[in-house]
Parts: sequence; structure tokens; C-alpha cells
Amino acid sequence: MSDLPAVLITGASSGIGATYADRFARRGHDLVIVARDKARLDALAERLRSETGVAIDVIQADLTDGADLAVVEARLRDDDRIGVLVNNAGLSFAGRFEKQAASDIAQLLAVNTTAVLRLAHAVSPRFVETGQGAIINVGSAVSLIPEFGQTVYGATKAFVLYLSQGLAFELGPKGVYVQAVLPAATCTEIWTRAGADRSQLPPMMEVGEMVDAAFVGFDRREGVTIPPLHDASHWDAFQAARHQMLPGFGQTTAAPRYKTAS
Ligand SMILES: NC(=O)C1=CN([C@@H]2O[C@H](COP(=O)(O)OP(=O)(O)OC[C@H]3O[C@@H](n4cnc5c(N)ncnc54)[C@H](OP(=O)(O)O)[C@@H]3O)[C@@H](O)[C@H]2O)C=CC1
Ligand SMILES: CC(=O)[C@H](N)C(=O)O
Repeated sequence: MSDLPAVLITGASSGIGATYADRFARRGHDLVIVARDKARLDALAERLRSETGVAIDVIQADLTDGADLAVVEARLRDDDRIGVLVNNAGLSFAGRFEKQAASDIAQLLAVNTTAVLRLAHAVSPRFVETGQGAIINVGSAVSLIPEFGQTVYGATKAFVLYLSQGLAFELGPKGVYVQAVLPAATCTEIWTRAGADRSQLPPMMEVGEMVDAAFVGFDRREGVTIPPLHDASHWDAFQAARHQMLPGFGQTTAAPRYKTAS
């Protein structure tokens, strides 16, 4: 058993989550890996155990299912070896808002928002009590692009960004590190799962490139890590503009531009 904190990773059966599992295992962390596809989780666990020697537990869970979600929550609450949560599981779907099925939207919200929030909420009391721990939430650059045409998906990722920044503000002073990772298009199955034609997809970042960059941000204890953003001053300017607005919100009267009808 490793002396390092164990890491629970959701959506570890493929793509970004499987790559996080690989990288944390190579750093010597024991893992708890979570997804629906048990065969893929077992194969990943077997490979990483033999290549790295770390201990790996597999939890088969559908995060849209209340009972399965409760199992993962209980593990995070009760297993004090777990010191890092990677909230990575997620999905997107294609199609215009007015044509999307309510059931698909509900599934998207359950995985991309409810599960992320519930798992962070389950682990936080223990992390706060011990004054340590880390939560990595995988968002998306789409959260900054309402013009992208994937409104529901982007809104869930805006939720993840807000949640992460809010938790960093609330839990950071108590010793808990919270990181939002905002990849842009990355070469994983998410695209074909959402119905895209693989041959029509543009060039994308390789998943290892994205996760390795996210780890650099993690090691620097960065609050928001955007691997594809080459000019970091753009993000800094965005945050500065937001902060500049804040003192102006505390008003008892509406702004003069709303005092006239025209
Ligand atoms: N690839 C990209 O371009 C980008 C991805 N992201 C985000 O990265 C994260 C990982 O996606 P990525 O690796 O690309 O995609 P993949 O489709 O490769 O991986 C998604 C993972 O989520 C799991 N998952 C999906 N639905 C459920 C569910 N109901 N219950 C439990 N697990 C579930 C899948 O496992 P299983 O099917 O076995 O349950 C799988 O392990 C997502 O949050 C995504 O939004 C953000 C920006 C860009
Ligand atoms: C739009 C997508 O599905 C993609 N995963 C992304 O977040 O860029």
C-alpha cells in the first residue's frame, strides 16, 4: 500500500479519466476507479497494477443511478486513504436545443453536474476536518463559449467552473485544493459517443498532452488550468474584468440606463 493519498477517479474507463489513472498510478498513488464499463476498468486496473505495483479498486457505477452514486459517495466519505477526487466522468450530445430529448438532457445533467457536486460534497467534510485533500473537476473550454452551439453541455461545464471556483474560495483556506481543468477538443471517445463522424473531426489535442499539462497546473496548485490556452494573460484579463464589476453590484438603485423606457 502506498503512503501517498489514494485517488478516486470517475469516468476512468476511457479517455481523460483512464489517462489520469495511468499518470497517478505512475506517481505511486493507489486508485479507486469508477465507471459503468467494468470490463474496461478491470483491464485498466490489471495493466496498471502489473506496470506500477499500486493497489487499484474498481467500482462499477452508473452515476445517473441514485443507488450507485450513493455507493461512490459512501466510499469518499468513509475511506480516509482517499485524498484526491478526480471528478471526470462526463458526456456530451449533438443536436440543437429545441430537438434534444428531455431524457437525454436529464442524463447529461445527472453525470456532468449532479454527480460532480454530490461527490465533492461527500468528500469535503473529511478533507476539511483533516485540513488536506484535493478535488480536480474536469470542465471544458466550452463553458466560456456560449456561441459554440452546445448550450446544455456548455451550461453543465459552466456549472463545473463556478462550482470549482466557489469551492476553492470556501475550502481553500481550510487546506483543500480545488482545481478546474478546462480542456478544449481532445482526442477521446466523447465525440463518437455523441454521434460525431470520426472522419469529419478536426485535429485535436492528444489526451496524454492534455492530462500532462493539467498535472503541471495541479502541481502548481493552479485554480483553473486551461491546457490549450497559450496566452495565459487572456484568462487573467477575464478574471480581472469580472473582479472589476463586483463592487458595482451593491446598489440600492437601478443603473441610470434602466430609468428610461427607450
Ligand atoms: N474530449 C474532449 O474533447 C473534452 C472532454 N472534456 C471532459 O472530459 C471528461 C472526460 O471525457 P473524455 O475522456 O473526453 O470522454 P470519454 O467518452 O472517453 O470518457 C467519458 C467517461 O465518463 C464515463 N461515464 C459516462 N457516463 C457515465 C455514467 N452515466 N456513469 C458513470 N460514468 C460515466 C465513461 O465510462 P463508462 O461509459 O464506462 O460509464 C467514460 O469513462 C468529460 O467530463 C468531458 O466533458 C472536456 C473538454 C473537452
Ligand atoms: C463539446 C464537447 O463535446 C467536448 N468534449 C468539449 O468539451 O470540447
